[in-house]
Amino acid sequence: MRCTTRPDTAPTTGDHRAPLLELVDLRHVHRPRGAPPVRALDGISLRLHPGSLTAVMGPSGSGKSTLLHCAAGLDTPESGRVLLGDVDLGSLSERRRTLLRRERIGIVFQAFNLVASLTAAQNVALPARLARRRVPASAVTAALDEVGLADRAGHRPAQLSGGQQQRVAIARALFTRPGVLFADEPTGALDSASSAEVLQLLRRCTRAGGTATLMVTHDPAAASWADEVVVLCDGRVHDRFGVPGPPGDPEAATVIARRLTAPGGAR
Ligand SMILES: Nc1ncnc2c1ncn2[C@@H]1O[C@H](COP(=O)(O)OP(=O)(O)OP(=O)(O)O)[C@@H](O)[C@H]1O
Repeated sequence: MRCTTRPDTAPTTGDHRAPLLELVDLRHVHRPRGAPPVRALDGISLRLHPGSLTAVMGPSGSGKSTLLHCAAGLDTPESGRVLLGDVDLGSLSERRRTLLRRERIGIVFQAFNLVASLTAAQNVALPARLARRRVPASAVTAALDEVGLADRAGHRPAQLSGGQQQRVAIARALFTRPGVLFADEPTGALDSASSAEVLQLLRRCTRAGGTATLMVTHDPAAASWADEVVVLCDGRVHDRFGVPGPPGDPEAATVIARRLTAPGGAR
């Protein structure tokens, strides 16, 4: 897809606090075996500040997942830097990067990714247990309480609705107070009522914990809960704007959808 970069791609709000996550000129090429290479990221720079919820949007193939994977340290970009506070992920060994990721980065996926055989409480505690940390039962109860599910601690994923499973996944992702949270289409598998609950929770946790949250979404209604929308096209930041109105405002969703489809927009 050819995209014309909008003239006003500068961030709409200046935030002079130190960012929790900074992406500097990220470039990445996928090199599948037996097929031509594909440039997925073509020079992306972003700063995520404490307490901010950023929606990343853009057409299919624009680089959203690749960006999330590189920013979360799941993939290594070909060039550019991913700075978690003042630590450059690229300067770490694989082992140290994994350890740092466990402590400082939370990830929520579209498909929840809970372990079916474990209870909600066991799912929440799992990453901390894998990191060989002591996990007090009271901390797990408090984490489930934060997402409104303290009374479901003993339930397995199949005994919970999709929205409840995603809330458990959010409790799990935030259990170590990670600083940076990535959400990959967190409401893609939910109906609109459950989506609104999950997005309200994401926003509340982002604010309350001073977390920097980056959410990939195709859905303007989901993006209307964010502070800012970053639109990718052809692996670049094509547009960037603050979300108008109160969180989750249907009018804002309309404005976002219009901006994506306007002439020169990303769709
Ligand atoms: N493993 C891979 N091997 C080869 N090419 C890939 C691979 N993963 C992604 N790509 C290509 O890189 C580009 C960016 O893909 P990416 O999945 O990041 O886009 P996206 O915006 O997340 O798309 P979607 O909205 O469809 O999930 C696309 O052209 C895609 O085909």
